[in-house]
Amino acid sequence: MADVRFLDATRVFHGAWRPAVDGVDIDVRDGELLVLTGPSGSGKSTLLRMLAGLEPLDRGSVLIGGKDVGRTAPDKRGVSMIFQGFALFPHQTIRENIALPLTMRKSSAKSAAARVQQVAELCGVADHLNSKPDAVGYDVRQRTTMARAIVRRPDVVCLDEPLAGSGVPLMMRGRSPIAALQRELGITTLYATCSSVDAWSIADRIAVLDSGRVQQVGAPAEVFSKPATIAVAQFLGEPGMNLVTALAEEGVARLGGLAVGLTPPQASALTGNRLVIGVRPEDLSIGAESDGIRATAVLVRDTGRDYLVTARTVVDGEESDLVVRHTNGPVPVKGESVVLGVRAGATLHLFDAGSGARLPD
Ligand SMILES: Nc1ncnc2c1ncn2[C@@H]1O[C@H](COP(=O)(O)OP(=O)(O)OP(=O)(O)O)[C@@H](O)[C@H]1O
Repeated sequence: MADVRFLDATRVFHGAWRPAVDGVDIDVRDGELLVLTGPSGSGKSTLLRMLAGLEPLDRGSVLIGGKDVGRTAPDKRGVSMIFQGFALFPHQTIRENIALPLTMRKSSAKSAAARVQQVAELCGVADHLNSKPDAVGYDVRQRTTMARAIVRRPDVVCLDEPLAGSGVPLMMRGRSPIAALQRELGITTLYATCSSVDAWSIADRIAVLDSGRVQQVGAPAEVFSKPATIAVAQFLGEPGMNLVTALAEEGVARLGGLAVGLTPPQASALTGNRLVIGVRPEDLSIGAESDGIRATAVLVRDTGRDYLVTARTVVDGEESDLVVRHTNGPVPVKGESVVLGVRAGATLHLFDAGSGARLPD
């Protein structure tokens, strides 16, 4: 077991116009499940590969258990890396799949068999050792993935999009046994995923990357409730946060009929005269408030539990679409005029339009 530190970790691919991983500083605690998330191409896989020693660093360092591993060969780092999908070989049994990292290292057959049995029991797949992956459920396949990841007693496990292409329905991902097993085993784990739903449901903490840079690191609830940048606000949540650019004049920005007053620290943190106002779909309501945001319903989608209403409004002469999660009251029809209000107690998220950074609360 070990903690992991990235210090100014940077990787620039040959011919690239910007670093794939750009000055990343992240501390991963011993035994923690840290989910690296962010859009495709944000640098998650490259960062994991740098930790595993499969990709060099152009600047900065990576420490495992306090030791700089820059000059340590990949197989001596104590990092186990699981690539996209379950990456289980379909023609091999669960036993052979788990044993693979040992057979590749030419461990003795006897000690390998004993170790496979041990981790299979630990991971709850001992009853399936003679089955092929296709013959078992997704739960067993994920447990097998984890068993294979820990069979060589690594200090750190890296999982790169383990659920991608696995056919695991989105709604079942929160119950991923990978996360439950990780907690039981207490092994330091970095888990990369493009899915904010996966990140939200399994992480101890999440680190959001965008264009190779760390945008924010924190507990999922903390990052969701106080996104540090526009990129984080956009990325987390399903559907994502509504973001509308508005002009700040004399300490007030207007979102339709809604006046948003800026505190002095917020006003002085602005780098220009524009800010971005963020409001989550669940924080908007469709009502009759006269001082709300006048809009026209352009799309109404029945989710089965509620309605997602897309309403078009004009802010500072520009059209903006706002999505409202509508839970009760009459459902507007396409083309109907509506007035949107911000629910009592809801948070408006304010960002500087120039830098993308959150304004002080
Ligand atoms: N071997 C490589 N050579 C050149 N560019 C690369 C290489 N690997 C990755 N990149 C680029 O580096 C950037 C980061 O890619 P990376 O795969 O790390 O992102 P990611 O967040 O893991 O994306 P995804 O979720 O799609 O895998 C991208 O712009 C990608 O095109």
